[in-house]
Amino acid sequence: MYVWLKSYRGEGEKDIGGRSLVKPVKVGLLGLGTVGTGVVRIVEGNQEDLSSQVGSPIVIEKIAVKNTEKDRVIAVDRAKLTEDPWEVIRHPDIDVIVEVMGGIDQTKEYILEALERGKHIVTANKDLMALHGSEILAKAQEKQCDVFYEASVAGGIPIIRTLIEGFSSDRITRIMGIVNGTTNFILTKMSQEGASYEEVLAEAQALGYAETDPTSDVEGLDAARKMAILGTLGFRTNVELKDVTVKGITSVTREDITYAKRLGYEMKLLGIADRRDDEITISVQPTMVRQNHPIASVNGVFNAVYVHGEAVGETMFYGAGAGELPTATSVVADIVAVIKNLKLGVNGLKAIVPYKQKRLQSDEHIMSKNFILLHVDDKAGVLAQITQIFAEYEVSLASVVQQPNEHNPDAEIIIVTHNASKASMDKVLKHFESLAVIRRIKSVYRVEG
Ligand SMILES: NC(=O)C1=CN([C@@H]2O[C@H](COP(=O)(O)OP(=O)(O)OC[C@H]3O[C@@H](n4cnc5c(N)ncnc54)[C@H](OP(=O)(O)O)[C@@H]3O)[C@@H](O)[C@H]2O)C=CC1
Ligand SMILES: N[C@@H](CC=O)C(=O)O
Ligand code: NA
Repeated sequence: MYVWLKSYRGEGEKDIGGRSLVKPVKVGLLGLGTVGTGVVRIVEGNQEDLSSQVGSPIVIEKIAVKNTEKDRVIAVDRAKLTEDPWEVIRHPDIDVIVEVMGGIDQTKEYILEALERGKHIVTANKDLMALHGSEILAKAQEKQCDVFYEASVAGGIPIIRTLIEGFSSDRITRIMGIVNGTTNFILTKMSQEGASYEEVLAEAQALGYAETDPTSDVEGLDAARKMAILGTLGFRTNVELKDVTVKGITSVTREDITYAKRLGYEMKLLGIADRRDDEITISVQPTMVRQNHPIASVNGVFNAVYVHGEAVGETMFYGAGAGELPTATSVVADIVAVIKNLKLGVNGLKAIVPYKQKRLQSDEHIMSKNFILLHVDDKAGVLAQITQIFAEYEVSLASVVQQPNEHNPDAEIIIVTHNASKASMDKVLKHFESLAVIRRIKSVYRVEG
């Protein structure tokens, strides 16, 4: 303990040349793309601060990349690069493996082997953690190793640590958030600048926000994986990806965004995890958020996670959800946490093992307000037929507006419901499909606030 405190204050032993005798902690990096580059920049740029916090220099010893010949935006010692991740995993001097290369099955093999060898893991990989987190964390516990994954959800926001530590005393009832930077960037630009979907997606890719395959961003899968992680931590039960209902933003049109604004809402891809009486429900879907809700003003690549606890009430966490340096701060903070645990000899003791039996809400219990845009025959009695169907399934309406359509001979009916069960809404929409006066169900969105 004495040595630890001495080195913590930067007073470690020195050799006769004044060089520190404190053994550096060696880190192996898998990946040197957007996030990996940020990790190198922060470890090198903040070395003095970092080493004084952990009591040892932090050295990036070896880096696995796909192509060692590729030009890099930072100067790296070429001798450290390898195209063989096993060389990093099996390196005898490396204590901490930082996985920022992505991938699922092969990457899981690397991580499990690294744990088998007693190495600690820091990863930004939500795909891996959402699908195989429980197996990886069980292995880590068996081997008394740390697996930290703060960067995997909401890039630079320390939300995982907050759920594990900050809310350990409370019972969380709701986690609601914008947890994908790419889609928030796209929706913001479509809403504020009238930009086209394709051009903004290309910009998000160029800025390093999007996944290698951006389908997982725009189809909502990336957000769903993050919500599975947050739900598991928040509700202390094993939320799996298949428990999350997912709809992405590919069908959101500029027209939908315009309607949302006109009614006082912003369109956001929202992840919502709710718990009532120990039954949970989790979804990711484009949602019209009332403009006076703080989440409505979260724009661009920013993310925000709103957490409601029984005791604490409402809280909200905001910051960059993707991008090189914001994401890398979370990765490097995890490295610091691993090394602090190393010094204290407590690695592997902080893993959160979900202990509650999972109970999912039935469609009768999943409640939301809804926006529905219908194109209908422009003739007498149509509105009455439609409102009659809502009444039949006991869905109460907050507002109904009928107006001529600017672009075709149909009329438009815009409906906002009060809270209604998913079961009732599904019945209403099914009934609409068979109603001759309804030309098309143009859009249906969840409404918040
Ligand atoms: N970008 C972001 O804002 C965020 C990303 N993440 C997650 O972080 C991880 C990394 O993302 P990001 O940095 O954007 O990805 P990039 O595509 O920018 O970088 C991936 C890196 O991994 C290397 N790599 C890929 N496959 C292999 C392989 N089989 N063997 C060796 N090296 C390999 C690539 O090598 P090479 O350079 O030679 O091509 C590259 O250096 C992903 O899991 C992502 O989901 C999490 C939060 C935010
Ligand atoms: N593609 C992701 C990157 C961070 O997780 C996003 O856009 O949020
Ligand atoms: Na985070």
